[in-house]
Amino acid sequence: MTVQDPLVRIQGISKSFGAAVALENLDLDIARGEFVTFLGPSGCGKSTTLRILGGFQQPDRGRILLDGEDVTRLPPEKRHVNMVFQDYALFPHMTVRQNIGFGLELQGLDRASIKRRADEIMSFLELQPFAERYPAQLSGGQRQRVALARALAPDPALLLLDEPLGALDAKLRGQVQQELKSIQRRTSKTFFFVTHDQEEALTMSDRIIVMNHGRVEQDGTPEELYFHPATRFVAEFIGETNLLTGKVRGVDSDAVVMDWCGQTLRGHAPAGAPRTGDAITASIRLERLGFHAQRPDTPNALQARVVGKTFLGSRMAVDLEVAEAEGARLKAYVDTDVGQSVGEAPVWIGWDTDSMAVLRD
Ligand SMILES: Nc1ncnc2c1ncn2[C@@H]1O[C@H](COP(=O)(O)OP(=O)(O)OP(=O)(O)O)[C@@H](O)[C@H]1O
Repeated sequence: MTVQDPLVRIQGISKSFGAAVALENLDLDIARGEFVTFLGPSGCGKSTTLRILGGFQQPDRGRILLDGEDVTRLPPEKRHVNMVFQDYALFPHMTVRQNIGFGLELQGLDRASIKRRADEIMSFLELQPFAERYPAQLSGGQRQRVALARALAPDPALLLLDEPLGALDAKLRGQVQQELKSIQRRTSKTFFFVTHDQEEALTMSDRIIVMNHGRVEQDGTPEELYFHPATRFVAEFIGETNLLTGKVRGVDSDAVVMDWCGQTLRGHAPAGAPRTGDAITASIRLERLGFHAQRPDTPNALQARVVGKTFLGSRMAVDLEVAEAEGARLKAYVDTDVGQSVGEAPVWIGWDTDSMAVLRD
């Protein structure tokens, strides 16, 4: 992704630990004020990138530019960067106010300035009622907010967040996600967030970088990654999907025409479109399959029988067997009333070209 006037430039960063390659030639620009999420499975290199950005680890090769300055060899305290850890790392023997003031003291600020800045940030994050409490006297969500306040107090250019919501239960997590996103918007700070939770990444980010084995698998907005995954890895890692394996029949200006189990389908073409005869895989999200009583006026339409239904509350998961195509199965999410109304008789399924992403693999 091209970024104008980036705050952070990661250039050709590689890092190995013995035989284990953590990062391989990583290039990435991050814009000012962007909420960027590094997403990927365990061991893909997320934390290594974060530690290199923070100055806690040195890369084997490459450099990091922050606001145009090469900071690769600078220690953490000399960078305009701060970090929020998963376990918050709050000092248990210090009050909320003292925890927040700690970084400011290290910066050498005088007492009056520390008090002013701590009050300002506590008021901003609605922490004043807890100012004199100790971490043990706070809920998980409140502790998280104190950790964030402490990291934001010295006004860093870049904030690194290492799975900061990992310790929260599911309900609180959703709430804190919204809160964190809103704080990021209001401060216009650049957030570099690391998670292995795809839902969290989709909810919060302006941009997601999907990592796999130390390399960037895809870089884009949440919508781009969800609806137009570039690879099978991204299609499967983010959300649920149907993967259709077939052959290219032809390529025109806006679509790849493919054969799947004797059906002709049209999908969104990836960069560097495949050639006629190539074996390919396409991804279609479950909720993008529409049900119709008659043949729909869509580029992709086929008849199918419902062979299974699962009630999920507001929607149903429906298993489909495509008529006249043995072994061709699809799964769809439909509104519960639609799911309940379909019976034994074949139904028409339709979707448009843009909903089906032809993958690069
Ligand atoms: N200090 C270290 N010593 C040896 N190997 C390491 C070290 N740190 C990371 N690695 C290895 O480098 C690779 C990337 O690790 P990293 O911690 O960056 O992954 P991650 O994506 O953050 O994973 P997780 O989600 O589990 O934290 C892994 O194979 C890991 O085992």
